[in-house]
Amino acid sequence: MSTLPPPSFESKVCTLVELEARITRLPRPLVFTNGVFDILHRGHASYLAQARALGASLVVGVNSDSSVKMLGKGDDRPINSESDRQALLAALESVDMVVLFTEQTPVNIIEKIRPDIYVKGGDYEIDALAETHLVKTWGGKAIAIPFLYERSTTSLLGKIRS
Ligand SMILES: Nc1ncnc2c1ncn2[C@@H]1O[C@H](COP(=O)(O)OP(=O)(O)OP(=O)(O)O)[C@@H](O)[C@H]1O
Ligand SMILES: O=P(O)(O)O[C@@H]1O[C@H]([C@H](O)CO)[C@@H](O)[C@H](O)[C@@H]1O
Repeated sequence: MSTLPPPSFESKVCTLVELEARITRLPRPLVFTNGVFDILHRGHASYLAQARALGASLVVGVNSDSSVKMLGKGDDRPINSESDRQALLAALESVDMVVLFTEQTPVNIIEKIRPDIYVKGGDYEIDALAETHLVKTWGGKAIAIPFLYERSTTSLLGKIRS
């Protein structure tokens, strides 16, 4: 019986050190976004496709399991492990690279890769974010993408549990 190689999308998951080495090969404008992406849903898929369409490549920063605990989403969160959340995002056509972060915010990654565009969903006041102020220091832009579909991990969990 032959052993199949791992799916090629797994290679999109990298460390910050690897990302810094690969970043010059990603076409610009470079878009960066971040989040927990605990139970992936249609809202996420649409959001990431729209984010990618704002530039020529998209890097996604994913909260580590320990950093999710800092966000107050609940003691039982995340439901999916950091490794699974990264792999699912990497499997999306719109996503070029996936990198984990362990801090409360992704500002360290942003400082290292200096994206041209920072994106969050319409659930955020984009001008109030530290990430926005940071990208503007090198002439980058920050863009909030309005929700096309009202979906959330929290509401999906509510349905499952009720
Ligand atoms: N329905 C949606 N449509 C568009 N963008 C979304 C939607 N839900 C979340 N986003 C965006 O996706 C990113 C990750 O969001 P997040 O993981 O918080 O999703 P969520 O489903 O709202 O999760 P939770 O219910 O745990 O807060 C964020 O940048 C957020 O703005
Ligand atoms: O999935 P979420 O909860 O939308 O992602 C969070 O976004 C925060 C945002 O960038 C404001 O700083 C971030 O700080 C947090 O770590 C999550 O990624």
